[in-house]
Amino acid sequence: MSDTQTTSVGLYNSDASIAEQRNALKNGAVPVSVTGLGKMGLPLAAVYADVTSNVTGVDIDRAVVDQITEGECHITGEPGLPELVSELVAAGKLTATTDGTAAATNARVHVAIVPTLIDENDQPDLSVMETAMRTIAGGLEPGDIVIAESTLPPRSCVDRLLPVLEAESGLSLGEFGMAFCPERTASGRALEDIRGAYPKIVGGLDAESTRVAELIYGEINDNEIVSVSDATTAEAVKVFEGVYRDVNIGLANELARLTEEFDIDVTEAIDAANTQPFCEIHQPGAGVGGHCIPYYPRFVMGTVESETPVMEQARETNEEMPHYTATHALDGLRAEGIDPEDAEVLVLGLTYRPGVNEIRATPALPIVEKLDDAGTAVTAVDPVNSHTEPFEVAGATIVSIAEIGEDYDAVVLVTPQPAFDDLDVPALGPTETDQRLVLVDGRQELKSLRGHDAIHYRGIGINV
Ligand SMILES: NC(=O)C1=CN([C@@H]2O[C@H](COP(=O)(O)OP(=O)(O)OC[C@H]3O[C@@H](n4cnc5c(N)ncnc54)[C@H](O)[C@@H]3O)[C@@H](O)[C@H]2O)C=CC1
Ligand SMILES: CC(=O)N[C@@H]1[C@@H](OP(=O)(O)OP(=O)(O)OC[C@H]2O[C@@H](n3ccc(=O)[nH]c3=O)[C@H](O)[C@@H]2O)O[C@H](C(=O)O)[C@@H](O)[C@@H]1O
Repeated sequence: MSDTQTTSVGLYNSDASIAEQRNALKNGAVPVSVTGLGKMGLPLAAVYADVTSNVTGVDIDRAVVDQITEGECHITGEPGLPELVSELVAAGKLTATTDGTAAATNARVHVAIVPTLIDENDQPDLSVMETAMRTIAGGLEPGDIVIAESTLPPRSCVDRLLPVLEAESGLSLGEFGMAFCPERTASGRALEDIRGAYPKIVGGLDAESTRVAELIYGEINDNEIVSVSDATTAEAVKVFEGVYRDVNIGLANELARLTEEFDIDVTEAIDAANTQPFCEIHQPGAGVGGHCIPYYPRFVMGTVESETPVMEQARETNEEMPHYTATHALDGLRAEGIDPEDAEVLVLGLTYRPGVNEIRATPALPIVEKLDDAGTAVTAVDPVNSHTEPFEVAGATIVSIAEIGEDYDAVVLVTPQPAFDDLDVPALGPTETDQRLVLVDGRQELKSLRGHDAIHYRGIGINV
């Protein structure tokens, strides 16, 4: 295979040398498609294009495709991404389209990173990924490889996705390859994570698929490549990482509820316990949001015959935290002699975590709903959030930071956006009376206000 190869080549079952395959990948002779250009997919497509110079991004959202075609980046809060997208599009290394079939016909490496969520019955919903597989199958050729990066319930590739690819393409595994290579990336640091903050897990549906995935990610990721036995093992690795996090947050939240009985600051005890290397108790808080951690346990619970009581209890504990947080506010108001029906409450932060414009499973929504149900007048502010309708439907009035009023009876900090750092929280409280402002600190960000004479402080895991 010459370095100036002009036709596209496949890597699966290639008879070229490893060096020639690597050169082909890096000089654009191996066209890549990346399906799903969201918070994870666009950074991934950009790193692929930076390495291979020949990436077509595919998305169903015409606005997303049009912005990328103009060299613009619709994802906020990712350092370096706007500049990289602009540079790659200008150089012709990255293009975008809504025509997945055309992209699949041209590509020899097909990457899919579309949403894998849960349905109304809390069951994994792989419909979007299956749709993407059908589109990819329409352009699949012998020698191609399909790589799934979205988090999947174990056995999804072997039992659900491969059959779609084979049925729709008329090809069989062995003519093309498939691997599961999970995305281990956190929003806000996507480029550095994708490029190699952590080892890359790869697991093929056959040995040749693992080999090709290792070769590809050996060029994409400058950290170690961890090849596991098969795709199902790789799927389990990713889900286990998320389950570990949800269970440990659940433990922290359960410990937090002991703060009054022990009359201690549980968060202080957690921090001290974590000073030795065999303990990593996570942080208690107002709840667990995003479309990752709350969902991944359900990629195991309810999909297996075996009992999974530890995961189930942790999930139940974490899902209860928004109610626990809102109850702190209502109890605080009553302790200050305020009927919730007469109270003005300000909610600070609506996205599921700071800096990420995502409200899936955000604890802020059930908190707003419970406060509204209790009759309080809820005002909410979050400069990062662009999805305001669900909170308005739940009864909140959305304001900007500049529009925040005063004389609130309670403030509930759910998500500590950096823009809140300059807020004078005590000044938000009652001005005409000696009534104290009820402050519910959902993320241990305002502990310094405990004991403030104008503040009735209530924390998660913090005794008062
Ligand atoms: N967000 C995160 O922190 C992480 C997410 N992941 C995994 O990555 C997956 C994607 O996550 P995000 O990028 O955050 O989601 P996202 O919601 O930000 O973006 C998804 C993109 O896929 C597009 N899309 C939906 N259906 C499509 C289809 N049939 N064909 C083509 N494009 C389609 C949407 O228009 C959207 O642009 C998640 O479901 C998860 O499994 C993994 C690690 C971290
Ligand atoms: C360890 C880690 O940071 N994992 C990342 C995680 O990303 P995600 O954006 O979901 O953030 P997260 O820090 O896990 O937070 C999820 C939710 O849990 C809450 N949270 C988090 C940690 C904690 O100790 N206590 C807690 O209550 C957060 O407030 C948030 O609402 O999940 C991603 C994923 O697996 O999709 C993963 O790739 C990311 O690297």
